[in-house]
Amino acid sequence: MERVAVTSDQPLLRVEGLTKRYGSRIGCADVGFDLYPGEVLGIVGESGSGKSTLLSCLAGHLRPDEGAITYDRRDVLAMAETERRRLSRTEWAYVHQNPRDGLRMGVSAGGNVGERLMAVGARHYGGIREQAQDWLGRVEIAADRIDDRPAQFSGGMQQRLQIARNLVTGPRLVFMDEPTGGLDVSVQARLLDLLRGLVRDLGLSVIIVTHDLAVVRLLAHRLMVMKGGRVVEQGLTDQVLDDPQHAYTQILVSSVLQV
Ligand SMILES: Nc1ncnc2c1ncn2[C@@H]1O[C@H](COP(=O)(O)OP(=O)(O)OP(=O)(O)O)[C@@H](O)[C@H]1O
Repeated sequence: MERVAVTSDQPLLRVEGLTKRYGSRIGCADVGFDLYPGEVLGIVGESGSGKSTLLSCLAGHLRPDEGAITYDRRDVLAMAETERRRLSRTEWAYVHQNPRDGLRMGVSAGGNVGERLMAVGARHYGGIREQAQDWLGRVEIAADRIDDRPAQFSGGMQQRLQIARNLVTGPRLVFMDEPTGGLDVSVQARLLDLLRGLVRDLGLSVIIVTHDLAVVRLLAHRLMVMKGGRVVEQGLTDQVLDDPQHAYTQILVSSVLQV
């Protein structure tokens, strides 16, 4: 992929020494990185390596035991809960692996997108419906499906709808947890293509957790490899995948090539 991220002097997100324990078990330990505007960071690792724990801590769903998270020069862990929730509704977005976790299944497709606009203050019904219509088009959902409920959609369509619902408010930072997991290979490819276009066009900063190296190869500028809760290697995606330095990354890469 094109490796031109929009650069800026200041990281949008700075993470330092982030640690989360579950009793005596390590969820993630001493994780640190900078994420710049327009940059996509992939986090890979085997099951249990700490990817979900880390993403949950970053997105504010879990409180880390140690460390610091600075977003746009603001100390996220010191923020009042109301302020963090406001960020989650406006400047941040979270795409779940299972679209059911990120959609309201009893509400129409248009409603799913429109209610996010209302949550950030939009009041004009005609304008909201028009923007919802526009976003459904951007995620390749036909205009005549606007009044259908997500349950009437295929898995791929549901995931595209979840993406529209998340992006309609114009977030700057998007957390994605295995967004292509559980989908057929051809559906995955189409979704990845769509995501890549949206990320580029909107200049989004993204943190994407996946166990699929093909996903990070296509989407991520930089890659972080986790094992046992710790970061064992990080760098430019092509560099890490083509010339892995850590023995664990070498196994991860070679096991995929053998498939
Ligand atoms: N709620 C919990 N209570 C206790 N231990 C947990 C909990 N959630 C995760 N862990 C442990 O923390 C470690 C990291 O798990 P985590 O789910 O973050 O890994 P992961 O890389 O996201 O795995 P997967 O790809 O399977 O989701 C594992 O040892 C796991 O058993």
